[in-house]
Amino acid sequence: MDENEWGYHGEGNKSLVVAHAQRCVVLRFLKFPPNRKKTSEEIFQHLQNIVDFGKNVMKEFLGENYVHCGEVVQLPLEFVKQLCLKIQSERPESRCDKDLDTLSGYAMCLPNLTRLQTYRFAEHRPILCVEIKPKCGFIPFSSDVTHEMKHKVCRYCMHQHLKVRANAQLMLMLFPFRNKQRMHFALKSLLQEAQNNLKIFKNGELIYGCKDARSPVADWSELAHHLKPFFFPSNGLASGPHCTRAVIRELVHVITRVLLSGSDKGRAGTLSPGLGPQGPRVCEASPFSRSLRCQGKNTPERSGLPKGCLLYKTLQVQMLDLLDIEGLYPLYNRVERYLEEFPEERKTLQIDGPYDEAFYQKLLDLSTEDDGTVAFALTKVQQYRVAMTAKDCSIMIALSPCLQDASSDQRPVVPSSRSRFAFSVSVLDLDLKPYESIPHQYKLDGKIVNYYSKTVRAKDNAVMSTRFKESEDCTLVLHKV
Ligand SMILES: O=P(O)(O)O[C@@H]1[C@@H](OP(=O)(O)O)[C@H](OP(=O)(O)O)[C@H](O)[C@H](OP(=O)(O)O)[C@H]1OP(=O)(O)O
Ligand SMILES: Nc1ncnc2c1ncn2[C@@H]1O[C@H](COP(=O)(O)OP(=O)(O)OP(=O)(O)O)[C@@H](O)[C@H]1O
Repeated sequence: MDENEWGYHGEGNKSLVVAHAQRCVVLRFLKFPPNRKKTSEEIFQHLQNIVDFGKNVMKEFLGENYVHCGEVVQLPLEFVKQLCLKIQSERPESRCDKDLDTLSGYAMCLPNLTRLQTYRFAEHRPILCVEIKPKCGFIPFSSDVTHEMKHKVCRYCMHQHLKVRANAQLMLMLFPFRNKQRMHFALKSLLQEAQNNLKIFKNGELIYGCKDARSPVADWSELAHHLKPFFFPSNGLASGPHCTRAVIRELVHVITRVLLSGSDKGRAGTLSPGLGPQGPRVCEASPFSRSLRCQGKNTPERSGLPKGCLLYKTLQVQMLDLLDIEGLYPLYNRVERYLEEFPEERKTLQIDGPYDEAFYQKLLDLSTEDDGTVAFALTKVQQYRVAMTAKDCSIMIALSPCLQDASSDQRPVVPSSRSRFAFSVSVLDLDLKPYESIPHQYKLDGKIVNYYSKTVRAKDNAVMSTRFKESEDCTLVLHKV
């Protein structure tokens, strides 16, 4: 292992990824706050749980082709130490509150999903890859929700205000509900304010989107310059705003088509009948024109999303959150009380794994009739954790231009107006959310809604009343005296 063959690729809140310069693989390391070290065994088990969860649960729900579980590998400690030193200067400052685990020597080895899916072999054709973190695709429908606002405005929009982030565009609109224009609108908004919800890679290198969630977004004309050879390979489309718009439009159309494509079988179909019987499908904070919104109920079946597509399947898994955190929290407390009395049962209840076939089978029980048992509470808790995982995953779309009539090695092909692309779609960051995060989620939920209700709505009301006053003043002036 030579650290010089690996380069910094990216990181999130819990892991850091390095990519091999020639081969199509990445290493994904865990990160921890400086004072919270874990033993090597704990780290190995944590990583093995991630792999098992991907294999036994997410592959089943989302489909074989979309999920790449990778494997746990043991690396020479000296290599990891040198690698850590080598990449440190490339890490965004805002992510440096946590350190890469250099002590255990364990990491996950995965295919580099910014390349087309050929795993070990690097493609020599140019490759474009778009990574989207779609977040939650529905508004809670649970009768346990006590804050009326949660039925009107989606969590993502409300949370943006608490995080003081610029972009309150709707991720909900990525789930199109028979309306491709909503999807185009959402993708364009994402391209304007990428935050950490969108990244674009060219030949494996990040060219657009934030390395650092706090840094400003890049420039569209620069992006169009990178994309032009992909979308307008053989014509001399002039540069300038017209070209930029044309290129961005092509990109948005291709991504929409890819997101709506797919025939991968997954067992998520078994979830559908019980899920999402009610619920609004629009968020009132949406900047999207009201006239283009679609009325009706919010279910994966009625979403207009094709059943084989990854967004449909992701939405189904997200909807395992049947009760909302408000309905879930008392059930979590029931499990907690049981564990206080019988701590040795934690293993039998599979709170920390193993995430095996038995764990998966229990997730398929969608009944919401509470019989007062710990078993019922536990099933809902585990379903909630899985749903939260699906609400925080990312989708990678890799596109490689192919000749007009050439076959694409049996990969699916998407046309744009002047070219064609072989493509692959994958999901990443499918680490099961920890049981311990539930109390935090409960508190955070209350905080998000209260903050939004108090500040944003109050501000809106103030603006409305000022406008009202202004119009009253105006009326006064116009009156004949
Ligand atoms: O709570 P959210 O919706 O802000 O999601 C968190 C993400 O924020 P963002 O996507 O930027 O809004 C957050 O992403 P960033 O660190 O902001 O890139 C994490 O993914 C976090 O998950 P975890 O705690 O690392 O397991 C995510 O936390 P949970 O999914 O556990 O809530
Ligand atoms: N298999 C992969 N191939 C290519 N790039 C990857 C792969 N896995 C992760 N990445 C890149 O590394 C980034 C960080 O990875 P990941 O999302 O798994 O981190 P995380 O810490 O778990 O995220 P979060 O903050 O959401 O918890 C991703 O956004 C993606 O750009």
